Amino acid sequence: MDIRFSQLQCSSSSVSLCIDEWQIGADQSWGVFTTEGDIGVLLGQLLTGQCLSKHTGYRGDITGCVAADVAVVSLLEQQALLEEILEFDDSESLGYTDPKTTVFGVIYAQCHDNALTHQLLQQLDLIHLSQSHFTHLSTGEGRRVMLARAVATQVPFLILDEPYAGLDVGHRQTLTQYLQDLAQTKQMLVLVSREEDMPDWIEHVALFSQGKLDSVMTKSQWDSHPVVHQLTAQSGQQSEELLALIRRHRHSAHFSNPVFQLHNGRVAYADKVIFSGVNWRIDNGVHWQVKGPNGCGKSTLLGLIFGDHPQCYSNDIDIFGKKRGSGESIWEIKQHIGMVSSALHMQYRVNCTALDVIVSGFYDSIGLYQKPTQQQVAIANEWLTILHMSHLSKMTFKQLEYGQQRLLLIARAIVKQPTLLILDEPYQGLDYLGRRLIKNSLELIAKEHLSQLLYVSHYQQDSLESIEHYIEFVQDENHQGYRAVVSGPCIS
Ligand SMILES: Nc1ncnc2c1ncn2[C@@H]1O[C@H](COP(=O)(O)OP(=O)(O)OP(=O)(O)O)[C@@H](O)[C@H]1O
Repeated sequence: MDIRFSQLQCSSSSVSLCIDEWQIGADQSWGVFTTEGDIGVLLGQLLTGQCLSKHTGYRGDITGCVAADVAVVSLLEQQALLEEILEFDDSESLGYTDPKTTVFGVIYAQCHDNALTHQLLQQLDLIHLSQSHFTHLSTGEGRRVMLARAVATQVPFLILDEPYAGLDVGHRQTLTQYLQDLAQTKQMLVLVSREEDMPDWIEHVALFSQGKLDSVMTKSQWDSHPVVHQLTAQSGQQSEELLALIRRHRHSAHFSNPVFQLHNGRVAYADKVIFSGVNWRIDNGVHWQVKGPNGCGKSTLLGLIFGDHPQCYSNDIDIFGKKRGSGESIWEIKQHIGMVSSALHMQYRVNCTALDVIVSGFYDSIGLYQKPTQQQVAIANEWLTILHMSHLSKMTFKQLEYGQQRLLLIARAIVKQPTLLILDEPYQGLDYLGRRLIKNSLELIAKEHLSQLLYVSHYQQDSLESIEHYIEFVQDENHQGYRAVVSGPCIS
């Protein structure tokens, strides 16, 4: 397709897109870097012809695009598919897995071709998961299925919005090679907000800022472009403002050691062992990073702490001075924990306003069901100001783009200054500036011990200086699952 945008202006309720002139030549694939603003969804809706129905429409021209020949892979699409399956699926209650909801079924539904489905399962390292229920997948596993599903449609043009988000190092490397091969037969727009995610094989780069096409360039021009250095400086000040807000409303409970302890932890589903023999003790003031490949059980382990994993009662756990299952209420535990994760993002399906999402952090609720105090509302409004989201305060959560939703959920987790702050891949869906802001802020929170961090990220670049303790899952030759290795100062 030879697509031309001319004098294009388009907006949804929360973001806008503006392109004076842009030509995506026939057979060209482009890298798209966005510094600020979530343009992937609008771009996808424009090119798949959904913009006229979902939004007020657009002004200007787009020529050369055949909407039916375009498929989109994005976090929002993944969330929509999960919701769709959860809504119509009775598998859990009927005690069997509906074939349409397995990894195989989800991909096969797009092509009705056994050979192609098997090929995609192979290429994207999904064979071992082919009979798994789509809603049970880990974040990285789900991302790979979404890509396989889009390729299975066999359309010639793909929009890949943050295709590397949630993938571990190994899968990011294989994906780069896979996309390079795919580019021989398909056109692609690969949208990234991390400079390191821009694939080397890309020849053309479009740079967007605040929804506007700023410039187009070759990949080698991009490699020496100063934008990333400029942005680094910009995000520093915002983080200081955020920290000042947190310091002003600081309050935290103190617990004696250990804050959390897991003895011989084990999680298994039917005959599939995820991990076993895990011993982990968290003492006051120590920040931890949880490491390991996609599917090793990082989120599962954090779910045992947070208390929303069904197997937390079959494990031997001490938390905040109580033995789990000793009659403590889940809310007693949760009031000391702030949580950000893809699972929580998925669960946050209520239609409350942006402001209420932040306030709901004071009550650990999904949605807001109590009348907040004036002080709580004032603090939440300060958060919105620092996040540059004040103008969106009355928008409902669902009206916002994925990255905006994610920023609110991060604010929701931090707002009550919890003892434990669990951040399970917190940056997913954030643009460059959003990610820098949150990372700088977490670094400062950790340094000043305003909360104790339990942190997961697959990117070396996301490492926080204040984290010196690691629990890493490694494959165990004796069991089928993983075991954990802990390391850090004073741990031998
Ligand atoms: N109900 C279930 N039945 C079977 N397997 C399950 C179920 N729930 C989760 N799993 C599997 O448990 C494994 C661990 O999932 P988890 O989300 O903890 O991984 P993770 O280490 O956080 O991965 P990622 O890096 O991709 O986020 C995955 O392979 C997932 O498919």
